[in-house]
Amino acid sequence: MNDQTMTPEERAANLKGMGSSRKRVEDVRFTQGKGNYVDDIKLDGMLFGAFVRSPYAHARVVSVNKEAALAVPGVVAVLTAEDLAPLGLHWMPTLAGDKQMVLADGKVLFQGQEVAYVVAEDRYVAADAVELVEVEYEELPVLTDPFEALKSDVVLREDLEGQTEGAHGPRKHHNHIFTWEQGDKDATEAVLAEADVVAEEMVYYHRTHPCPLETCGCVASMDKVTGKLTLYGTFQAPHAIRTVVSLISGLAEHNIRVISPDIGGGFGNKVGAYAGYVCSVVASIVTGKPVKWVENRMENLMSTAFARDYWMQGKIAATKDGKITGLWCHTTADHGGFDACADPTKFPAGFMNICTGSYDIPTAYLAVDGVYTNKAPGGVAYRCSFRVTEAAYFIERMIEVLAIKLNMDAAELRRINFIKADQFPYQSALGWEYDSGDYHTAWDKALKAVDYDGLRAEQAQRIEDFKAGKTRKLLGIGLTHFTEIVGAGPVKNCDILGLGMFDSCEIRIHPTGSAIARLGTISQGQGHATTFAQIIASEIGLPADDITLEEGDTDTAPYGLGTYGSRSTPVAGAATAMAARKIRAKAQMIAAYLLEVHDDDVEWDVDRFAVKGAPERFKTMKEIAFAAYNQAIPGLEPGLEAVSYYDPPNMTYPFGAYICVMEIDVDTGEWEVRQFYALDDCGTRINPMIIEGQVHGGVTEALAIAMGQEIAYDEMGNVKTGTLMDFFLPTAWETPNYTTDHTVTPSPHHPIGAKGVGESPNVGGVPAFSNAVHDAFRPFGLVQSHMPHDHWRIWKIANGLGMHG
Ligand code: PCD
Ligand SMILES: [Cu+]
Repeated sequence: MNDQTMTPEERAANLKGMGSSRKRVEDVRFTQGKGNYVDDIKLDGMLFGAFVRSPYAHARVVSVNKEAALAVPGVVAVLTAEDLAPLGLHWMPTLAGDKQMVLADGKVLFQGQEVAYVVAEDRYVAADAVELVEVEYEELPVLTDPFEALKSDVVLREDLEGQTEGAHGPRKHHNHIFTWEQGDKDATEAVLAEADVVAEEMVYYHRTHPCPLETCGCVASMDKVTGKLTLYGTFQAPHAIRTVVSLISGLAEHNIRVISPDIGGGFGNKVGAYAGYVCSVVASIVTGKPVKWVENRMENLMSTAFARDYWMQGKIAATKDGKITGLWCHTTADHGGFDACADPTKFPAGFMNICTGSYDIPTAYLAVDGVYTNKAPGGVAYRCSFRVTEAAYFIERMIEVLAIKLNMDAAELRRINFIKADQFPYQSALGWEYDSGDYHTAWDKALKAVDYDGLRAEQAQRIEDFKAGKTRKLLGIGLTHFTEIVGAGPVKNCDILGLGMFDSCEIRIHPTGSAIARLGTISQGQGHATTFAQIIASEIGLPADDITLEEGDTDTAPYGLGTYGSRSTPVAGAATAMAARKIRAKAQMIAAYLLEVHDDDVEWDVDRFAVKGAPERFKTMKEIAFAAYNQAIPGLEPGLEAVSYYDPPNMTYPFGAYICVMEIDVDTGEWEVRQFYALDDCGTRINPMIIEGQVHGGVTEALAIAMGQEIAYDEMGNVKTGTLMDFFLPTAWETPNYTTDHTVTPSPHHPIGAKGVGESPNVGGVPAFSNAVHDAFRPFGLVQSHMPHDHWRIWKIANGLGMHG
């Protein structure tokens, strides 16, 4: 068959464009061990850097003695804060408007904090020398509880002493960072005072960590001859890193080239800047040699960005029939020793104000207090946009708690409070405009798919049997309907360090009709090389297989804010479609010229422009591409390329309905997920297979978080979960089977109607698992208990309810 005889549908299928489950093109490399990660980069004369870290969570650093370390053959340098101070690099700005020590300056504030940086000829020598650096500490009282920290006389941040204004307004106490308020406090309190029913609960979302398979690292290479610094690293935002490095080092931005090579998972962990980057750059400038720094697993878990640690006190008000009238939330946010949260500047608690969820709640109020403690800094998304999983967990727990209070079925309570399809665009009480949604359709589809009524009947029977002594296993049905907010973001209200959160795509069509596209984002496993080529294929009619995609090199890619917060599809995906449309507009003029008709007399048909009313007269995109390079077309420049910088008018609001069916053994606390159903609506679907993979990965991380994963500290501030022996990372053994499903409610403002999906499964998954545990014990009186629901904690619930005899 050729172009003449194929139907439009056949021609479209050939393109492998949007909607096609095209196989991931990047996997050919990865499955053959041909990936190129930071640790694969080996440069001539490369040195290695390693950190001396504090064993104490809070201590004064009395002295650092480098002598023994420097005497080890192969050790090139040992850097301390004193060495960095003359360069002004012993502290660095954080993404949240705070500053953070690069190397301990007088004291340490968390276990694992960087104290000195050893540079040596190889990694082993560096590790040996780390052991020989003698640091004298004087222990200080440790604060690991944010509520205690707000009452304590102990001043954690002596550098801020007496400073009553922070980056986000007044500070109430020397360990207080900010208060962030949204919504109407007085109106909400009035609604609570008059309500038929008010449910109140403390919902804790524990501290955890993204723990990507590849830890964080970089290679800094300063070429003293050209004056050019090349910085390879595991960066989720390479351009932002380039700008930050330029601003803090004083090197001109055009002399810095940042390259994110292949990344082995990011999950938010690789958004911010770490001491290792600064020290490696300094060491390379000082020694004139490339310097590599790669964390080990313990360092990654102990010192790089944590996630969550939100104590959310909630009150939810409703009428007797279950119509929600108001929501109140006060959150105490444990930020650790420095405020290094990765959120857009104006949102110190991220998009936590999406906590009214999928429900039409007329009145609401949210306040968040950020607090310093002796824990590692961070506060990254870990697969949930900015504090969206916290918000979704909060509201989905509050709904369950309210259902208990009303003695109502939790599925029905949700249904009567959903925002209705005809209410979109919907203005929420806490300030967001939800772009589109159809929650009732998704919910009914989900309940039907799992036979919800049948499950409840089975559960009722199980309770009978349990009471009759016939079984020791309970059945829990965990429900969740979540609304995400992704795609930061409109430049008017979203920036990071003053950089507006637009994104970009540049497409260059080659004469023979193939192309290269470059984006300001960076894949960490999401499959951008596969999916973004699909958008271009559908927009301009060239096969996806003929389109190369490149990200992560700031010397070639257009400026963009990177990949996190599921923003690539909503923002860079939109830029991709817009750039492609610019190309198509020029192609239309070329086609009209070639076909000797007016521009308006040709129309687009899958992969070609055809003369209106005469479809047999056409020019394919391939022909047009060639013409762009070999014909002198009056009034048109040669070539065929375009760039788009896209500032989205709004965020996108993906949503979903998740249901988890869990069996729980009351005697051992063991759990087993019998069924997990995930319905996602991410608007127009680019690649259904990749979406399914994203959902599998995200729900597995949700399972980890809800059922065991935790960064736990003892009272001394020691990290108790610094290895994968203690930090739960699910394997194929623990991971259940998932059933995925979807509805499609396109985003009205996105050029192709797509919303993000990468984070949704974590946002929806965590409450689904947790609600399943709670639901199993609901008939026996459980209202609220804290995650992670490991076997021990579940056993304790059963024990506390008197179920052990
Ligand atoms: N509608 C639609 C949407 C989407 N998609 C697809 O899917 C994916 C995803 O997307 P999104 O949602 O847009 O996202 P992004 O931006 O791209 O990414 C990001 C995300 O992503 C996720 N996923 C993943 N995967 C992998 N493999 N790895 C990784 O690392 C990761 N990470 C995670 C996270 S965490 Mo953050 O950072 O926390 O904030 S955020 C995040 C891509 O490929 C795309 O294209 C499709 O197809 N369709
Ligand atoms: Cu988050």
